[in-house]
Amino acid sequence: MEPIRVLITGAAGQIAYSLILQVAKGDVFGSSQPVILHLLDITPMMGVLEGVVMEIEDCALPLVKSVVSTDDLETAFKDIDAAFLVGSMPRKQGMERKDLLSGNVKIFKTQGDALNKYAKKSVKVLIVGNPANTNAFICAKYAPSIPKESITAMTRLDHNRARANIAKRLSVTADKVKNVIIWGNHSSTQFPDIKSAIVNLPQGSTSVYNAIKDENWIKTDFIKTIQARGAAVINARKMSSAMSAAKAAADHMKDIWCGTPFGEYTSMGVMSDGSYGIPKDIVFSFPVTTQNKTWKIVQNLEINDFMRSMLDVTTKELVEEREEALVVCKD
Ligand SMILES: NC(=O)C1=CN([C@@H]2O[C@H](COP(=O)(O)OP(=O)(O)OC[C@H]3O[C@@H](n4cnc5c(N)ncnc54)[C@H](O)[C@@H]3O)[C@@H](O)[C@H]2O)C=CC1
Ligand SMILES: O=C([O-])CC(=O)C(=O)O
Repeated sequence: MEPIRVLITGAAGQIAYSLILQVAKGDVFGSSQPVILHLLDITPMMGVLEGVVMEIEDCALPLVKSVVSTDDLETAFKDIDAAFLVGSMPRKQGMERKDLLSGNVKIFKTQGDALNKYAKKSVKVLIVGNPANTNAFICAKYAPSIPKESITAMTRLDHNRARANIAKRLSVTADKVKNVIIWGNHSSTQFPDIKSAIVNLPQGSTSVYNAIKDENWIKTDFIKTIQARGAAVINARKMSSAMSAAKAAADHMKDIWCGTPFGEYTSMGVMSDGSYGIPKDIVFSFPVTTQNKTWKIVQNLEINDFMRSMLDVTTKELVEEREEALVVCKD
C-alpha cells in the first residue's frame, strides 16, 4: 500500500507526544496503512524534536516509512494527506480558552495559507489548538483552495468526557453509551446534550434520560462538569489535558478516515450550513456521521426551549470570537 503523508504540528509538545504513537501504530489510518510522518515545530524546539524522532525510530514500528522533522512550513505541508494542527500555546490556570485567541489565531492564518499552497487538495485537517473552533474558521478562510468541509475542529474530547461521565454514573464502560452530543464551542459555553443518548445496560438498551431519571442533575451538574472539565484537569495537573486530547484527536481523525459505526454519531466542529438555525460561517460543533471521508450533520433532532437557550449562548460567543479573530488577522 502507498504511504500517506500525515502532518502533526506542535510535534515537540505534550499532545503530540501521545498522538504520534497512535498514528504511527496504525490506530488512526488503519493497521496496514504505511505513513510518512511530517513533524513541525518552531526553531527553538528542534533539539527536543530530534529526541522525539529518536524515540519514534526506537519504537521500531513497521508502518513508519520515514519521518520529516522540520521548522519549515513548505517542507511540513508539502503533499500532505492529513493534518493534525496542534501547535499553539495552551492555557494556564485561571484562563478561558478564548484568552489564547490573539496569540494563537495568527498561527492558523499562516498555516491556512501553507495548506492552500502546499497540501494535497484532498487533505483532511483537524484543528486541535485553542480556541479550536475559531482557529478552524480562520484556517479555512486562508485556505480557499481546500474545501471548507475538509477542515474540522476538535470537540471530541468533550464528547468522550460526556460519554465517560454518564458511563460512570450508570456503572457501565464508556463504549456502552452512544450518541451524546456536544453543541457549539469548545469552551465553557458548550452544550453537552444527552437527550438522544442511548445506553446498553445488562437488562437491555434504553435512553440515558430514562436510565438516569434525574433531570435536574442532567441540566445542572452534568453540564457544568463537562463544560469545566478542561479547567479541572489544569487545576490538578498544572498543565492542560494531553493524553485524553491525543486520544480524542485520534478518534476524530479515525472517524473521518474510516467512517462512524452504523447507527452512531459523534461530535465535530464543522462550518455551519445553517442547520438547527445556527448562523452560517461559524465553526460549530454538531452531531455528525461520517462516510467516505465526509461528514453529514444529523438532522431532525427535536430542539426544546431549554436546548435553544443553550445553543444561543454558545452561538453568541462564537460570533464574537469570529469578529475578534478577523480583526487580529487583519493586522
Ligand atoms: N481542542 C481540544 O479539545 C484541546 C486543545 N488543546 C490545545 O492544544 C494546543 C497544544 O497543547 P499542548 O500540546 O498541551 O501544548 P504544548 O505547549 O505542550 O505544545 C505545543 C507545541 O506547539 C509548538 N508550537 C507553537 N507555535 C507553533 C507554530 N507556529 N508552529 C508549530 N508548532 C508550534 C510549541 O513549540 C510546542 O512544542 C493548545 O492550544 C491547547 O490549548 C489541548 C487540549 C484539548
Ligand atoms: O482546557 C484546556 O485548555 C485544554 C482543552 O482544551 C481541554 O482540556 O479541553
